[in-house]
Amino acid sequence: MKTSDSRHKGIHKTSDIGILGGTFDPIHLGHLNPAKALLNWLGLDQLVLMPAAIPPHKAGTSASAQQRVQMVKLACEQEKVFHCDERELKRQTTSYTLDTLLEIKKEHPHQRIFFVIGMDSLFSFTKWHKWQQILTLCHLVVNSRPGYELADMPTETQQLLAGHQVSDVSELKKSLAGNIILAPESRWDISSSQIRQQLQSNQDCQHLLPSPVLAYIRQHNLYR
Ligand SMILES: Nc1ncnc2c1ncn2[C@@H]1O[C@H](COP(=O)(O)OP(=O)(O)OP(=O)(O)O)[C@@H](O)[C@H]1O
Ligand SMILES: O=C(O)c1ccc[n+]([C@@H]2O[C@H](COP(=O)([O-])O)[C@@H](O)[C@H]2O)c1
Repeated sequence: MKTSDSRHKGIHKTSDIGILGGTFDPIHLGHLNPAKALLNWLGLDQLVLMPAAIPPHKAGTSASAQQRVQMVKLACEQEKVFHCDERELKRQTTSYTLDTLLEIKKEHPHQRIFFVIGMDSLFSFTKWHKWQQILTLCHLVVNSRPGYELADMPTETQQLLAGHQVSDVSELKKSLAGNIILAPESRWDISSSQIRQQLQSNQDCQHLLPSPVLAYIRQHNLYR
C-alpha cells in the first residue's frame, strides 16, 4: 500500500502511467482541467507532467526551462494527483518524446503508458520524430481543443486514426501500446500564447491559470 508520503516522489511502480508533456510556458487550466478529468476515466491515480526542456516543434520559449518547471511544480502542489517529472531537463538534446518514453519504458517495462496530448498535437503527430516507434511504447489519449475540430483533421491524421483508434477505455487496457483514443469533450479555450499576450498587455489572467503560478509570473516579471 502507498503511504501519502511515498505517493508523489516519482512515477508509481504498479499502476498505469499517464503523462502530459508540454512546453508549459506557462502551465494553465487548459492543461490541468482536462488532464484531471482523465484520471477517473482512465483509472489512474496520478498524472505525470513532463516539461519539455527543448520543445521539438517550437522556435523557442519565453520563460527558461527552470522557470517553466517551477511553475509546473507550483501547480502540482495545489493538486496532489499531479507529479512533475524533470527528466527532460537532464538531457542536453531536443526533448523528443521517443527518448523520454524509451527511458520510462526501461524503468517500468510492464506498465502501460498513456501519453496525453491535445487535438492540435494529434493534428501534427505524424510529423513527430519517429512517431511510429512512439506508438510501440504508449497509447495516445487525445483531449479536444477549441479551434481543432474533427471535421478539419488533416488527411494523414485521418489515416493514422483509421489504423489505431479505439473508442473504449477497456480496449486500451487490452494492450500496452499502439492505440489512440479521443477523450470525452472537455473544452477549455485557453492557450499559453494567449496568456503571454494578455500579460504583456496587462490584462487579467486570474481565471486562466492557478493563482500560485500567476504569483510566480509576477514575482519573476515574466511575459512582460
Ligand atoms: N486548452 C487546451 N485543451 C486541451 N489540450 C491542451 C490545451 N492547451 C494545451 N493543450 C495540450 O497540452 C500539451 C502542451 O501544450 P503547450 O504547453 O504547448 O501549451 P499551449 O497552450 O498549446 O502553448 P502555446 O499557446 O504556447 O502553443 C499539448 O499536447 C497541447 O495540445
Ligand atoms: O517528439 C517529437 O517529435 C515531438 C514533437 C512535438 C511535440 N512533442 C511533445 O509533445 C508535448 C507537447 O508539445 P508542445 O510543443 O505542444 O508543448 C511535449 O511533451 C513535446 O515534447 C514531441
